[in-house]
Amino acid sequence: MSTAHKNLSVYKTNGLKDMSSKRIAVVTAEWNEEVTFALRDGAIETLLKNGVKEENIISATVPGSYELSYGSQVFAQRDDIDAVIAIGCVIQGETKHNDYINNAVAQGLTDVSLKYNKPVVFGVLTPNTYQQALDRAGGKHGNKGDEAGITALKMLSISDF
Ligand SMILES: Nc1c(NC[C@H](O)[C@H](O)[C@H](O)CO)[nH]c(=O)[nH]c1=O
Ligand SMILES: CC(=O)[C@@H](O)COP(=O)(O)O
Repeated sequence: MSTAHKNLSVYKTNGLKDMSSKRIAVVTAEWNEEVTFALRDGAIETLLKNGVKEENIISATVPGSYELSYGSQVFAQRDDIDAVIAIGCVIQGETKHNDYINNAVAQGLTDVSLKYNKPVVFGVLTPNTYQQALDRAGGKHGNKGDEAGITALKMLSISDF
């Protein structure tokens, strides 16, 4: 189902465990910051709404989405971090650069998650246009950051991570 037929900010919370002790890092790319900071804010708001304490949310930035893999690893390797949310927006340009970034960050985040055995959420938009990005950062399709936030909590609820 494409995002056009699903609001990214509508989610179910049944089955969520107590999140009051969970510590979550949110790593945000600065490229397209009007979009990524809106995604970040949506993710953090969703964490707070669902029981994560403000003092247990660690927020950091990296220059671009390509750096999200390393930026996420910096936190994933820490014993006091239970999950990482990676936030970015890679907009298609004239060349294939966006494809290389998207592929690298998708694989990189997966590698970090499996290496450190904890959720690392792919909260990266890969739109064709800036408008598509805005539509998914609090626009008509909701906020991808909300989806990333609840995804982290659902992953922490499926077993005793
Ligand atoms: N064009 C976009 C980039 N490009 C920058 C890369 O992510 C990276 O920082 C650079 O290649 C140096 O390693 N990043 C985005 O997040 N979004 C873009 O649209
Ligand atoms: C995804 C990007 O890095 C993008 O801004 C590059 O644009 P272009 O492919 O036109 O150089």
